[in-house]
This record gives sequence, C-alpha cells and structure tokens, in this order.
Amino acid sequence: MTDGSSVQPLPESEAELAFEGALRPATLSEFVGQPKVRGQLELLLRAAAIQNRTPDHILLAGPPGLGKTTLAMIVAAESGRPLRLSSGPAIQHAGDLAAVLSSLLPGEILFIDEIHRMARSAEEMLYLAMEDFRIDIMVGKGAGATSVPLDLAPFTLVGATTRSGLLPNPLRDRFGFTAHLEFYDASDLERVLARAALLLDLDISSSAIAEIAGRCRGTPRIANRLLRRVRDFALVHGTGADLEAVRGALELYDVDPLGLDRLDRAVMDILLTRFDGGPVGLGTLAVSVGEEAETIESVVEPFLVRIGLLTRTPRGRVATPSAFRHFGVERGSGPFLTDDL
Ligand SMILES: Nc1ncnc2c1ncn2[C@@H]1O[C@H](COP(=O)(O)OP(=O)(O)OP(=O)(O)O)[C@@H](O)[C@H]1O
Repeated sequence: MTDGSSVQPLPESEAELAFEGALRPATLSEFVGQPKVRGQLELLLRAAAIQNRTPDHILLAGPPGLGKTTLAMIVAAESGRPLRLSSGPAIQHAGDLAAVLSSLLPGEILFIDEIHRMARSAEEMLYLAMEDFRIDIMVGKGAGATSVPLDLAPFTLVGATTRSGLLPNPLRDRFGFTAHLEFYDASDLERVLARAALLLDLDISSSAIAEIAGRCRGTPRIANRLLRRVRDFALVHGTGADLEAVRGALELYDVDPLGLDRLDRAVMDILLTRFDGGPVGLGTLAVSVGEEAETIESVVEPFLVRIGLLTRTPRGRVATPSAFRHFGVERGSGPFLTDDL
C-alpha cells in the first residue's frame, strides 16, 4: 500500500498539454468508443445542418479525461462553426458571462468547461441566454437601477461537467441533449493507444498496448500519458517499446496492475487500514488523504466504484470484499479510527 510519499505519476505540464492537443481526434469518426454518444451527436448535428440552424445546447458529463473537451471541438469542426472556449472558474460574476455572450459571433459554439463552478448570478443570466438568446443587463445601482435587454447572436452552448448533480435543474433542463461519457473498455483503449502510437511514429508491440490499456483507469488521457512515459523509458534504456518497457515505466511511475495511482491507493489505504473498510464519510476520507472532497468524489471514486473496490452507501464509503483481497488486508486487524475527524 502507499506511504503517501511516492512521485505524482502524471504531472500536468505545458509539454503534456501540447502532447494531448496533438493527439486529439478532430472528427466524430476519429473519436474512438462511446458509440451511443457519437450516434446521438451525429444525429443532432445533421438535423441542425439540414434545417440550417444552430445545434441544440449540449451538456457533456463524466469523469476527467474521457473526451469532453475533444467532443466540444469536434462539434464545432463538424458543424463548421467557430469555437469559443471558457470555463466555470473564469466566470465569477454575471458581468464576466455578459462579456463573453455579447461578443459571440452568429452560430458560434461556446464551450464552458467545469460549468458547475460558474457563479450563481451568471447561471441565472445563462438561463435566459440559452432559451431566448437574450440577456438583461443591470445599469445603475440601488433604487435607480434598471435592466436593459440585450439581444444575442444565436449560439450553441456546450457545457462540460464532472459533477452534473451539482447543476441546478433549470440549467440542466435547458440543454437539448446530455451525453454521459463512460469509462472506456480495454479494446477501445487499445484503439486509442494504437492511433496515438501511429501519430507519434512509435513502434510498439501489441502486448505492450494491451498492458497499458489495462492500467490506465479506463481513461484515454491517462492511456496517452502512460504511452509517453513508455516511449521515454524505451528511449533512455535503449529498448523497444515492448511489454518489459511498459512494466518498467509503470513500476517507476507507481501505477499498479489495476491502474490505480497514488491517490486511489491512498484513499483505499485509509479506508481499509484505518477504518476497517468503512463506512466513512466523504469529508473524513478527504481530510485523511489531504485532498479536496470534490477531487475524491469526481476523480477518484468513479473509477474505484467502476472496478468494484468501493461502494457509496447512505452511511458513507465502504470497501468491498474484493478491495480487502486486492490489497491483502485482513478485516478486523485494527486498531481503527472512527469517523469523527
Ligand atoms: N474517444 C477518444 N478517442 C481518442 N482520443 C481521445 C478520446 N477521448 C479523449 N481522447 C484523448 O484524451 C485526451 C483528453 O481528452 P479531453 O481533454 O477531451 O478530456 P476531458 O473529458 O475534456 O477532460 P477534463 O474534464 O479533464 O477537461 C485528449 O487529448 C485526446 O487525445
């Protein structure tokens, strides 16, 4: 189990972001997996094209790294419309949103990443903008304040969120279509990796690809980053990008056979060895591993639930019997803490 001091396996740097951008599929047909979402989006975009109107507003929901930003870019490219990028944390006042909305070109696609983190006052402005392509701007203060309506150019909002449950219903209801992105299965991840290897001109064995696909948390972003680490490993050690290189690189970067990273293991470690498998509240878990509750809930837990190591119950988070087996921990081998941190 982790001692919490290991190297962060997947650092985000300028180079990583540039690398990610270079591997982004540009069309729906290049976008691997998620067949249901692809089919739904294709229909929506085609119908809009036939009627020569802006596509309906689209909400993309799912854990990080599954392709939400990529799909927003594809929506713009496939519909031949310009794309404006923004994010919830950048919209802290209604005025920030008004500035973006009032400068949109007709038919532009507005992508708001992490839309659940936008200011409440901006959310309310967005309701009207999405429905009527209009906003009300407050001019003046106090008793003399008046609201001036401003017509907007028709646009399509593409919102992305890792926490769709946090969006208020009136906002969620104004999206014509919500796509729920799922973790990718191994065969789709192998296709993501084969495509990336081709683009990187990397000669990699099929067993190496299969090994990475099984250890990337069902997430294309992680698959591509691990591929890069394997390429580094092969380069430095003067070997081919083969199974040995994958095992060597993933051991070095602390990625376990299930693909769990440092934070995943820290959460399971606390749950199993300090709370005897739970139930433990989310806040307690977050404090214990020194992370934000939101990160645990939206980044760590979905994958642990998906692979059957953790369940969420009304009383808190609980480790499953297979988690005890996987980590070789005996139930009841305390001493344990109680959930009163
Ligand atoms: N279906 C896919 N096929 C091929 N590559 C993909 C696919 N989905 C994602 N990727 C790759 O994964 C990387 C991360 O995708 P993206 O940035 O779209 O994820 P995201 O869901 O927007 O993440 P976040 O929520 O953290 O912003 C991209 O660079 C892209 O190369």
